[in-house]
Amino acid sequence: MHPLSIRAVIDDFELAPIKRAIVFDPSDKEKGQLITPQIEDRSFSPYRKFTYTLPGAGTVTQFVSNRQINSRPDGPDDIFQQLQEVDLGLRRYPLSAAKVGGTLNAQFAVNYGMPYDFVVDVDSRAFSEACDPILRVLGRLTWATDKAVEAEGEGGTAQKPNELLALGYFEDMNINYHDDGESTLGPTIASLSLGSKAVKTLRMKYKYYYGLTKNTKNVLDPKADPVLEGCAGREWRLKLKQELTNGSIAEKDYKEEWKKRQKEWAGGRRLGDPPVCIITELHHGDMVVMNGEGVQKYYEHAVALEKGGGSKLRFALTARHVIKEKLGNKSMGQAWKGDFKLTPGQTYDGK
Ligand SMILES: O=C(O)CCC(=O)C(=O)O
Repeated sequence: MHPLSIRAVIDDFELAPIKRAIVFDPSDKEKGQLITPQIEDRSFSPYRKFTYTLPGAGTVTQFVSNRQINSRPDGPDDIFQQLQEVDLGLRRYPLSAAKVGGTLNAQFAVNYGMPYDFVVDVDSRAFSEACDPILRVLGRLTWATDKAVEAEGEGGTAQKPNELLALGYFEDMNINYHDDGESTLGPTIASLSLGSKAVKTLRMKYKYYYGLTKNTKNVLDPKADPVLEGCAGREWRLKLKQELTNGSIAEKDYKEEWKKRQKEWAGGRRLGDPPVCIITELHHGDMVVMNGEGVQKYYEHAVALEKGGGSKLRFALTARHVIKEKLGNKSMGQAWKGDFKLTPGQTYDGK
């Protein structure tokens, strides 16, 4: 198979922009739940940086790329081409929790470095077996991870990625709502998009949005309900929780009040999906960093390619920090796969 050039999968207009427009109008009342990012053009120039803050949970930072960055030697255009010229080992894996045995994951996947079991049990290859473009991607994502964490300004240093999952998407493929909140993972997750444009959306999980379990039958334990900004009935929930905490009502009153609210909301039936709070286009060369344990615990994200055959090929390369000490016995034997040392040419300086 001949590799597709970047020009074959994205049009001239997409190749050209220096500053991409934000994809929604924040004054649009219909989209009132959308979070407006903080936009910064200088600090990481030539990248444009979008930061979305999810109060009580963390941040989502997007480093928006452009033609100047993408066309540099060994940059995103070259990596896109080179990833198609080597045998990356991409294949579709059976979903571990599939209703019908043998159902395959939608995307093609390969994992490098520390083992990472998500909805599919993907084999891991050592970084020592990885080709140069994969290690250059790791270099770029290590840069993005560091910069996004530093920007939070709490003096924290990022847990460096030691795992990289490559996903290949063809026309119309998508990845449904999920989180990357496996207990073996550190709090920072960085992805690089290559090739066709995709749209990423993020929303609060049902149980935290409504304060109810998914079948709407049970009320969350108040200690496990953070009553996040943007959740349904927030003021009422905060007040009730406060009354419980300061002892002005008993637990049974708390439950009673919730029962009434459950009835009022939906007569005990499942409510609608929580509204999307972040929507953003992922273009060729863009990097997105989700930072904070709460982003995975309280929110879920999905990524979809354009429908209708417009999208020909997209790679999403995601790097995480797998905590060696938290791996089970089965995986421990493979932990050495996470060791790597990038050469100066594989290390990224943000240009
Ligand atoms: O396709 C993407 O950009 C992200 C993929 C993703 O959500 C994941 O690897 O968990």
